[in-house]
Amino acid sequence: MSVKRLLCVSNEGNAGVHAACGELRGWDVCTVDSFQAARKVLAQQHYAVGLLLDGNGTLEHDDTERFLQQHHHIRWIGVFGSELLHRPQLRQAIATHLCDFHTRPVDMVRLHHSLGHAHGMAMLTKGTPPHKRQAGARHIDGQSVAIRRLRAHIDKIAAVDAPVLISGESGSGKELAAQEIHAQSPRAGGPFIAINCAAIPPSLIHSELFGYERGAFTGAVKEKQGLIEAASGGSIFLDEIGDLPLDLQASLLRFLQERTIYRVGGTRTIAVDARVITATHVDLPKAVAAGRFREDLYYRLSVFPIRVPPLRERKDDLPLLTDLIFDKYSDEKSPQLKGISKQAIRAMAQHDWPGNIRELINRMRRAMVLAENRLIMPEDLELAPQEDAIILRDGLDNSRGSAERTAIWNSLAKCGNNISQAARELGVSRMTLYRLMAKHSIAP
Ligand SMILES: Nc1ncnc2c1ncn2[C@@H]1O[C@H](COP(=O)(O)OP(=O)(O)OP(=O)(O)O)[C@@H](O)[C@H]1O
Repeated sequence: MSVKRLLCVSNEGNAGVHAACGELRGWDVCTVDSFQAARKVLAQQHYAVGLLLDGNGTLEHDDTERFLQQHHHIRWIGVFGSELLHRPQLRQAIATHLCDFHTRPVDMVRLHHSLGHAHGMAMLTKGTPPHKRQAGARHIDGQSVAIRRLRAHIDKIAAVDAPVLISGESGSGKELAAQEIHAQSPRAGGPFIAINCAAIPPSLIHSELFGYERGAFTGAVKEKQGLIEAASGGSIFLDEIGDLPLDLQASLLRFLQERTIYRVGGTRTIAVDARVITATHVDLPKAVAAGRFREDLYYRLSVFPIRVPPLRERKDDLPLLTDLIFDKYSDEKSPQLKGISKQAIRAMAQHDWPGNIRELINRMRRAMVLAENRLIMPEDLELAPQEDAIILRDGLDNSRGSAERTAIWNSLAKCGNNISQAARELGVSRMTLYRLMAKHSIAP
């Protein structure tokens, strides 16, 4: 029989759990006294059932809501002081996130019953193919309308074995969406192979994708399987598909039509059963109109088009995402750092995030290492404090300086600190950019 494990988040510690719920026989209980501690435990271990215990109303509402949203896969049971149930926010959180709740004094028989019921329901859904996750697969986090819609879309198309074309800006999560489609699909047990078509030199991409036979070219001393063949039984993810050379577009089209490939230098056809998922950050219909992308291939690939929204269209997710990043990289942070300031959250909400989630991760990681206070401030994230505040406080000259500094920070972040690229984007020479960076004390 499998051990029934229970994560108990209690602001009254172990003794409080014992006083309220008795022995909880038959459960292997891990008790933590804060959401931060719970996040650490959950980063290491999976729990199907959780108990949330708040006898005195000290669980701050925003944090409770955020934590429950973030861990919505767990079946939560609540135990609260009956007087707390008058609070509309708590009632709302219970209705939205909990499977069941109890008031004190707890009826032990009913508590055991609801915990057992939650566990039983969790076991029923565990291991059914649509929800089975590939080891190491990650989640698309977020609760904004845009992300919920994306997840619902993914759930539907994952079950259908047809090509998917994912569009979206750089760093918005296209590869993550592809992984999620694979992980939710009946192919989840097979390989997921990702390849960036823009990163492989055109001279190598044919043999990388399709493999080669012995003697196909000088140096081909042994036959080699290509990536499409290696994805058989699973999915192949072709990122930056717009950069695939035209001759290879023809080979890919043949594969999509006939489900067979030829290796380079080969004459025999090889049957391959792989689902093709592609992504692009360029406008493929425009590339088709310009003659850079085959129209017939475009229609084959875009049976199910998906758009991953840029971060600026789902800013509601910023608090949740920053919390997740804070937890994920907390081992790297400076010891005195405890969290993110309200000013930083406001500055993030104002920023447009041209580099999307990747930019958010980079800014947060840098800030977590370099911040010198207890809370991350806008300047640690290399973001300007709210513009209105600057103008009112600092007058025009300083506001100009501040805007200049922000533009430089933003460009450098977007271009991965590549000075030449950032200078081009800002419309100044490299020398001018170096001078401005020195003026604003921005390290290269
Ligand atoms: N919703 C999300 N929740 C958590 N992490 C995310 C989310 N979306 C993206 N990420 C993270 O952001 C980073 C960039 O995502 P990803 O590589 O999927 O973007 P992309 O659109 O494929 O980028 P590119 O176009 O540059 O290839 C990754 O570290 C990914 O794990």
